[in-house]
Amino acid sequence: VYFYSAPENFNEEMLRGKRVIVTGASSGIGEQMAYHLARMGAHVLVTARTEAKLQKVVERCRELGAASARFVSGSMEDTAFAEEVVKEAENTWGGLDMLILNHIGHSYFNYFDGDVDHIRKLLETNFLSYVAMTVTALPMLKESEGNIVVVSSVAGKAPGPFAAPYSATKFALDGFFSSLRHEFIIENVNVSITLCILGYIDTDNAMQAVSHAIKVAPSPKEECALEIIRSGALRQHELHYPPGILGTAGSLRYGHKIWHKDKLLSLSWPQTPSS
Ligand SMILES: NC(=O)C1=CN([C@@H]2O[C@H](COP(=O)(O)OP(=O)(O)OC[C@H]3O[C@@H](n4cnc5c(N)ncnc54)[C@H](OP(=O)(O)O)[C@@H]3O)[C@@H](O)[C@H]2O)C=CC1
Ligand SMILES: C[C@H](CCC(=O)O)[C@H]1CC[C@H]2[C@@H]3C(=O)C[C@@H]4C[C@H](O)CC[C@]4(C)[C@H]3CC[C@]12C
Repeated sequence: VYFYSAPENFNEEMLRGKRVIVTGASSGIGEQMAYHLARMGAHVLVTARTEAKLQKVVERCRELGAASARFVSGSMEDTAFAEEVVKEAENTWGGLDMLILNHIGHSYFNYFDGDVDHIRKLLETNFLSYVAMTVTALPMLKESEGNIVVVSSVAGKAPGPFAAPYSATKFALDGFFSSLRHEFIIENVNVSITLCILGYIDTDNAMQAVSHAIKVAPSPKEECALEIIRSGALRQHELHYPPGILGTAGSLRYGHKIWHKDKLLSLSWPQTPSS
């Protein structure tokens, strides 16, 4: 039973004056989320490692009409930095309405190479920093009855080949945040948790990594970013974007078509009529 009422319809006014942190906002989907939020009149705090890119994002956010825009640069490999970003929001705004956890560390798209240290580092960046930011932000989010938005992937729901370390970190997010959501409901904590299950999106980094192997057209990052904000504001438990990306049995819609070294691999995902 949903103990609190979630709004039924999205209206961009919902974000006006809201205090929002967006991680991984120097490029890709995170950057687009910052621009949408700015246009909607939110206060935005963006973070990533590359200061020069963040500076530009902040300038564009101001042009688009953000209530305020600032950045903190650093690496989420270090959980102390993750906590510092939330403290910055507290010191600047005295509270927080929405925490959008979106960044990912670099990984590879290929057979698992046996590197355990890479998985440890990726877990620090893609998973533990999300937990650390949530823990630090929770008192403020309880106060504002705010939103936690966790950006994940179909690779965090339906594993395919060539993304074992990345997929592991995304499954960890589902396990942790979906469990935490149950606890919030039991304890009447009115903080929503939205897990975003994304298919292939046309960001520069993703296309560079997989366009040789995946021939389906990626979905647009601008629309994806808006859908993430919308589902967070509507306090939805999960977003699946593009719509229907996971079939009824949790299978991928078109992920079975993956090329490797000029060969089309035949994978064991259930086939769809269109395949
Ligand atoms: N694009 C896609 O096809 C899909 C994306 N997703 C998910 O969407 C989200 C965004 O993906 P996308 O926009 O493609 O990613 P990008 O690679 O475009 O952006 C990643 C962001 O994370 C930042 N980042 C990288 N390493 C670190 C680090 N160590 N510490 C802090 N920040 C870091 C990058 O900035 P900098 O280098 O400056 O630090 C950048 O701002 C991710 O959670 C991803 O898993 C899910 C499914 C598909
Ligand atoms: C193979 C998947 C396509 C299945 C579908 O039906 O859409 C891709 C969907 C999500 C992709 C991965 C992802 O989550 C982003 C990572 C980002 C990195 O920058 C590059 C590789 C990714 C592991 C990427 C690989 C393809 C997908 C799993």
